[in-house]
Amino acid sequence: MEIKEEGASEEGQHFLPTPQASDTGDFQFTSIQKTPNEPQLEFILACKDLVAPVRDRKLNTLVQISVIHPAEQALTRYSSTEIVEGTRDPLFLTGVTFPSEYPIYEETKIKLTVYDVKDKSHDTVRTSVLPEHKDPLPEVGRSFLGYASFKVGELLKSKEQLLALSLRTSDGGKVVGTIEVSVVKMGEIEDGEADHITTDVKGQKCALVCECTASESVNGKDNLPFLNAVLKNPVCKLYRFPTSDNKWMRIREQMSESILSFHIPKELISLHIKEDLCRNQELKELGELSPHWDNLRKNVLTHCDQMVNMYQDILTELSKETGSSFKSSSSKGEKTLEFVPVNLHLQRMHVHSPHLKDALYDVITVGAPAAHFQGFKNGGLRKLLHRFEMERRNTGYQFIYYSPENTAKAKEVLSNINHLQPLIATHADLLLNSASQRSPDSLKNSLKMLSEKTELFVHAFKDQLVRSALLALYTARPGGVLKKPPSPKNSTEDSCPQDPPPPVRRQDSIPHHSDYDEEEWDRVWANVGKSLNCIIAMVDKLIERDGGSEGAGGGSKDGEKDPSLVDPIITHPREDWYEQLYPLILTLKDCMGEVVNRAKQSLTFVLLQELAYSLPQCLMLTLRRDIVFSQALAGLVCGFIIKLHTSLHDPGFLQQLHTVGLIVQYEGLLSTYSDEIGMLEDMAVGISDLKKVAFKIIEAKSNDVLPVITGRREHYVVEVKLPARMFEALPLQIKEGQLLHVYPVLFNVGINEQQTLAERFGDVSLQESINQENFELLKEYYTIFMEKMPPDYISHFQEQNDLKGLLENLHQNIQAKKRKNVEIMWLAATICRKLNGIRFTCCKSAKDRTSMSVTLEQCSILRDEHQLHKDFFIRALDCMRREGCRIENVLKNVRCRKYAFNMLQLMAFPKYYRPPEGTYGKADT
Ligand SMILES: O=P(O)(O)O[C@H]1[C@H](O)[C@@H](O)[C@H](O)[C@H](O)[C@@H]1OP(=O)(O)O
Repeated sequence: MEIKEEGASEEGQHFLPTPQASDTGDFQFTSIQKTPNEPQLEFILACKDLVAPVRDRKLNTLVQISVIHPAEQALTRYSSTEIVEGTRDPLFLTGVTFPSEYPIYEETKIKLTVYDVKDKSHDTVRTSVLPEHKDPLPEVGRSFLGYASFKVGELLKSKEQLLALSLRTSDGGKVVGTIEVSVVKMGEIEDGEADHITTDVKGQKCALVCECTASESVNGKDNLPFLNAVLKNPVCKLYRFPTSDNKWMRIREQMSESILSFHIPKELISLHIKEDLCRNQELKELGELSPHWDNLRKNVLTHCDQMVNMYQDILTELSKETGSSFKSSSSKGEKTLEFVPVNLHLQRMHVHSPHLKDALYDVITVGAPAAHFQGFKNGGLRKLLHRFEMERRNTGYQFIYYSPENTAKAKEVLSNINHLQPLIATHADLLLNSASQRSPDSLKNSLKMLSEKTELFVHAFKDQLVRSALLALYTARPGGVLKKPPSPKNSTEDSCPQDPPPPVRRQDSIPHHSDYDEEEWDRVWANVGKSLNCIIAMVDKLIERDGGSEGAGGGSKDGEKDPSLVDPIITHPREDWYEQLYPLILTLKDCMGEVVNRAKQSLTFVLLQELAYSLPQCLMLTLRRDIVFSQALAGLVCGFIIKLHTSLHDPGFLQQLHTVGLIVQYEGLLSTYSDEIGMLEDMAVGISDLKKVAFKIIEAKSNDVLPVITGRREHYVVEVKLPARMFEALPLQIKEGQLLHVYPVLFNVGINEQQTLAERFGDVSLQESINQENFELLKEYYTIFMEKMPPDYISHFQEQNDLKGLLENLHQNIQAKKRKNVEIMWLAATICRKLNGIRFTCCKSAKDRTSMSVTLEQCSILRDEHQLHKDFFIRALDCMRREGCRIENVLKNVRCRKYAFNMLQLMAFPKYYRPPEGTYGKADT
């Protein structure tokens, strides 16, 4: 077949999804034998005796790899190697990998084209996106040297799976050197039975060793199909780097999107709609109010209804995006995609090095959670919320001030009531059912459940807030006159002087009323407990009279019984159990109904106060916080699921998960200048809000493995599903549904030219306080970790890791207030990895600065943990930045293979954060 380059499609690995990939029409092709979920084919390249077009010219070469699918004639550019400078015998560190889902067959033809790069800074045009059906642009900055091609089957069947092919000029005539293609056979060759190709890398002899111990699963390969349900469109790259003892290590880089990018926001918006509809209904059911409050309520309802409509519209729009798994950086300002995180990816590095265990390093990369559509003119959440609270505290007369804690408490109690009331009613009916069957055991069990839930219910109202809210509502009813304007008064825990308060310390302004009978509530509330006691006493009696010797187990704790309710028990021996219990259950339900009614109304009145003050502003802040939280949550759930799947076989991890919880560390690269200040302020709140999230692992009952979220704004539970086989292997505590907590921490270090301006002329205090606050949180986590993990685990852990030293070092670096102190990020990330945590890296778009940072982190890990040869550190970094997953990330975001930096900007960057020449430049982002 003649090789013809037809409108060279975009270089990159955005191959067809599996169903299409195997659709080869009428043709029958030979599949490559493969290990499930392993790449189908991986090879590495080296050239020998290349002939320079001009005598004595030093060659700087790269190989471009293209694929010709057997059913087509067209050539698809697939990937490139890095540029190897100054040699006629280049040995390339960037290899080629075809992941399991790629449509490749023995008949597939691979074309290798060797170029001589004369000007690296111009060597990027080749990969800019071309309009469809247009000829490729001329190759600027490079010249063609020669090409060779082979069929995949030929390579696989060749002796030692190695081909040495002649490189020819475009007319197929002159031989200009040789190219060696060698299959990477990691995991197949037994230890010692190494396949050695001796070659010269910058004067060093390296043995291409494919020796490895049995390919031990580091990623729990069995879990992969399940993980693949949430990860999409993987991009895979392969490298080989020399170790300090001159052996090769193999590095696989993988980057995948996640459908959780859209799934989580949709789940969350549905929850918000439910929560807000319920609150609006409760506001409507608040009963009669005096004209002032009634007008306020009407106003609030109008706005809140509009808000719900808006959330519904956003949900409708998002629901149209079925199957989407990626929001590009260029869409970050789109209104309908506001809740969706920007450029969310799993960035994974799989290291296979001689003598060491295989290792996986995951970082979730995502744009800083921020409300781009709303803008940053007035700052971000951290500032806006603070300002809002201050103003609310210091104004008001028209409304009553409740602290954010009390408002949150009101929401919590309301949610508990809504949850417990129907539950108690169900248990009460079950008790009656047991009574009608006259079954003592079942009666005891039902009573136990009823008692437990009722106790929880009674407990929920213990708070002083309900009391003060009842009084406030009383005064807001028609005729309930406020004798004086609401004066600052505390709830139980907020005690502060009455008259006059310092402006910023104004506490809850809860009114008093002399005619109000405060004890009435106590009576109503206590009646629930009393009626439960009557039921317990009755059950005891019934069982006793039936001949049972034991009590009913749920007996009254304090022996207190309301005589008026208990008397009938004594006078009617051995009657029908149902008949005896029925009136008592009715009384319990009535008493409960009364409590619920009063408490709901009073607490809804508390919520009305928050909304009543500066209405549109309050709703806009809620919206902004919801947007930022949604982006942060999507990333967190993605990170949690990946961490869970990759660590399922690690008992230490599972124990840590349910006894301590997980640290989630965010590296921020935002500058504290201009708009990015607002982004950082949004991000700081969004990440801190993740504390409100707990995870629960449940058994998947169907093929639908997507996580489910329950809860409300102050508290969410994310249910993560695992197939029965995996679920069974979990510790009991997790299987029993114990909530698993996360501890989010954020460390930010601005690195770009804007940060230079902030440092010279602006203010870096935001970054400093975030780092200081989060250091305290990290330290707290470490303390809990040390306290809660078993002593033998801790002693082993301490032998391996000097966490104390690392924390101390981090602390000193934060205190040092050095400019662009990137050591902070490295230390925080190292601590997170050692603590088995979830790693995140974020900048505005998670595209350029993030790419520099994750590639640096990967190479630093290779150096520190896998003995990467020190002379190859920069080369490895350049390979990853030039041809690795992250340049593909840039491409998929802005349709241009260039990091959006210019020379001037890069001069301000810390040294190791600068990409190689030719990979950056002006890109229209
Ligand atoms: O991925 P980022 O680093 O946030 O991308 C920045 C880039 O750092 C900067 O140099 C460039 O001028 C753009 O502002 C990039 O952000 P975009 O969101 O425009 O891609």
